[in-house]
Amino acid sequence: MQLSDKIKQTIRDVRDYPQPGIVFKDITPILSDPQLVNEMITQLKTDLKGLHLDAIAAVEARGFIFGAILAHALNVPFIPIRKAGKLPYKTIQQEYSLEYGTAAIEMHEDALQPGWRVLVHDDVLATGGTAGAAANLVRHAGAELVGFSFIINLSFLPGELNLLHQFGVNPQYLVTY
Ligand SMILES: O=P(O)(O)OC[C@H]1O[C@H](OP(=O)(O)OP(=O)(O)O)[C@H](O)[C@@H]1O
Ligand SMILES: Nc1ncnc2[nH]cnc12
Repeated sequence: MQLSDKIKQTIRDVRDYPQPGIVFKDITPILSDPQLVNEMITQLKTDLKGLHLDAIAAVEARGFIFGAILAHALNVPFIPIRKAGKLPYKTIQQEYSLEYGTAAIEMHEDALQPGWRVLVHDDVLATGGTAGAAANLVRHAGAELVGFSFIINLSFLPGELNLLHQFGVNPQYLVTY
């Protein structure tokens, strides 16, 4: 069976969470399957090989899971981007809207070195609001945004087009709905 089919078989749809009308893609069953996680990391490493990354920035909370495993696997720094108020040192901040609300995220002001080639990783690409805000933080820090990677793309929402238009970078993902 293809990896994308295995992933889709394992993801659980939760209707009307966190709001009526949203079909929530729950990745926790994937995390209970270490063999599948291994295969996904192997695939992501292959997909990202040509980017010559200096760091991976990922968004709290679900983006941390594969973002951290991937950064470790590629032997590059992991840069946490957190919801506002959670990081202890001086931060830069970006507000954004997502499929079900608005929020603000932050990154430590010294987390990235100017000129670093940085990938933004998250679990789900929906409207692209979260990943776009993370990409803005990367650019404000003087680093180069060279890619977006996701586990899931929700293609009935405009996230992929939004990111391509705003940043000139084609998002990569393992499965699409
Ligand atoms: O493309 P968008 O419309 O921005 O939506 C995608 C974002 O929504 C979810 O995060 P959420 O804010 O629910 O946080 P969590 O990871 O802490 O659950 C998901 O993990 C992405 O970060
Ligand atoms: N439908 C969805 N499922 C899981 N995470 C999401 N983030 C934004 N939309 C989502």
